[in-house]
Amino acid sequence: MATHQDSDSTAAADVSETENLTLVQAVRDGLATEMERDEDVVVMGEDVGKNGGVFRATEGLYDEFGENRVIDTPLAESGIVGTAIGMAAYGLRPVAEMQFMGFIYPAFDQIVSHAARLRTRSRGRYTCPLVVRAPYGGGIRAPEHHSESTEAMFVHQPGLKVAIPSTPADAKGLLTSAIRSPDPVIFLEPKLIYRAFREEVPTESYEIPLGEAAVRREGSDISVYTWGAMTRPTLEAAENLAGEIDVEVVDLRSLSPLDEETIVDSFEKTGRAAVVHEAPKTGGLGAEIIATLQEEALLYQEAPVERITGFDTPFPLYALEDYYLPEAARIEDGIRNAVEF
Ligand SMILES: Cc1ncc(C[n+]2csc(CCOP(=O)(O)OP(=O)(O)O)c2C)c(N)n1
Repeated sequence: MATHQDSDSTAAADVSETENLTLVQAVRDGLATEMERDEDVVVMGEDVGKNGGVFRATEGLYDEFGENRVIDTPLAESGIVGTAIGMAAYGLRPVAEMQFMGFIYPAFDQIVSHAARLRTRSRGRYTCPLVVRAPYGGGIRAPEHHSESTEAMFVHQPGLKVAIPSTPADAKGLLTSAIRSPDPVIFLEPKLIYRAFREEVPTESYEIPLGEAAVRREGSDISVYTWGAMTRPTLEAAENLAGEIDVEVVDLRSLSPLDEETIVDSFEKTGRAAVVHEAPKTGGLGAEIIATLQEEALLYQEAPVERITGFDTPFPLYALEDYYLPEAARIEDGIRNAVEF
């Protein structure tokens, strides 16, 4: 039986070739690059094969790698992840697609009760190098459970890693790290920005390590922590406030493990903070970030930390979606509150 070693971290040092890709194209590129490099990587899910996936994230992979490595499954998320866990334990590196994060719940038991615990349950004899990919978040006028952001549920489960890219280049690099991780990773793709913009993405294979946040904009007055699709309106708010308030924007990229060092370093510089997330406020990851600041940097704090979030309601239908999701104006108000305290 194959056992998994820790991932080799062969990040490409001098990358010269790039391609101008959207985020979803970068996900596809990340899958293809790893499948070429490692024949243990297999992709599975509803309509990922012949059809190329509901968002086209696996387009062409079936023709390139064949039906044994790009597997169309029944509509049964628990079965998809349960099968993938077995495949991972026995030496493969499955990447399972959930069509929408709202359909991950039938697989929640498999993820939490089995994937997350395999290493500790077997005292390290088995690991579970599984990636579960899911498009998530609002903003595309999708119905009900197609739009929510329940990342905090997975962050709360020890044994899982959770990554969320906000740019095409990050999507490829984080996905590569996720596939090479010896432990399960929930990889959440903000579908609002699947095709919102393009970026030069290295054609070679490269890793962006899980657990490293990115400071997207430097500033000295306030630290704003965000991730995924909220990174763009947060940067927009920061630009709108420039000249009045000097805003630092930290894109977490990895929600578990959290890059506490970057989070705290930024706060020690600014003394004020806001968190922006799509998910409801109560029990959201913003609360964890604030707790971290209290524990690690209380004496630097000059004002209450603002939470600019979705509301504590089920995700609304189309007409109210724009009110539910934080946008630049609401983020600016929150930042002002924290700075004017
Ligand atoms: C639990 C769950 N997972 C995924 C989906 C997304 N989904 C909506 S329709 C569909 C395809 C259904 O195909 P089929 O059962 O063959 O019915 P058809 O619509 O083709 O008649 C999928 C996967 C869903 N609605 N519910």
